[in-house]
Amino acid sequence: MRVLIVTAVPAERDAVVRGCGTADDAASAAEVAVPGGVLHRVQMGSTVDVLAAGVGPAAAAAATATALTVAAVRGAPYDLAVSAGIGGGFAPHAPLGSVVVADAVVAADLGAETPDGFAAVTDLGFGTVEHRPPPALVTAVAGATGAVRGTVLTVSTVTGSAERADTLLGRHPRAVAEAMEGFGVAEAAAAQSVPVLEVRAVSNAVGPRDRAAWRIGEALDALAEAFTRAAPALRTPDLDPDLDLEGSQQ
Ligand SMILES: O=C(O)c1cccc(C(=O)CC[C@H]2O[C@@H](n3cnc4c(=O)[nH]cnc43)[C@H](O)[C@@H]2O)c1
Repeated sequence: MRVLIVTAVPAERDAVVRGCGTADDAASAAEVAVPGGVLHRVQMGSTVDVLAAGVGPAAAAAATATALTVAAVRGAPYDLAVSAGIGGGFAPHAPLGSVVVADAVVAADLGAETPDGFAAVTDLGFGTVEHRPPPALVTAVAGATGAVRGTVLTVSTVTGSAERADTLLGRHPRAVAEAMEGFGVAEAAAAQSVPVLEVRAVSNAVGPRDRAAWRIGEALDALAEAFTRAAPALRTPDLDPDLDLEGSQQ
């Protein structure tokens, strides 16, 4: 089992590495250069490569595509791509410090404003706005981590008002969190038929901007703990006949 975990920033990468390995492993994770980035490699039964790709869906997609392609060309393709990091939680489902596992990874602002309101690109006849992680893997990881399960939105603009939060929830009633990279990772993974997962630890509430209320340190600790707990599910899905990783993407 080979897993690629893509974060936005190095602090998230280091939290995931810390969670996946022992403290010693985290300090000594092997570094493997790929074009445009450096993989931090942890061996935990599976090979887990963690990559800080930058903020936003474009940076996430570019780095994920590169890492997946390099691995495939080197003859050691990944079996799973994971978007991981901190995120905003929709109240009351995902409070500060909670962990969210996406059962749907949705591009929330990919579309057009029309006289009748927002139209998704799919309404315009293009592409896709949703990817579905393998349900059995979602169940296993959410169960192991005690995570909230639901739709995680990918946005290019962080929500900063109650009105915007309400608009997003009106369009996506199952949304439990928003972040900025999941759909980018999912698009790159889908292009190579690699299953995707998204795991977020909640650092702030989605709604009116309140920087004083962010809990980034707590969220990074929760992210590390989530990967410690998720490790068995990420180590052995190829041994579990119920974990069908194929064909769940749209
Ligand atoms: O300036 C602000 O008001 C603000 C509020 C929340 C987050 C930011 C960031 O620039 C962080 C972006 C970074 O972290 C993830 N993230 C964390 N919380 C959220 C959120 O509420 N909505 C979207 N993304 C969030 C995101 O995935 C980025 O990697 C600024």
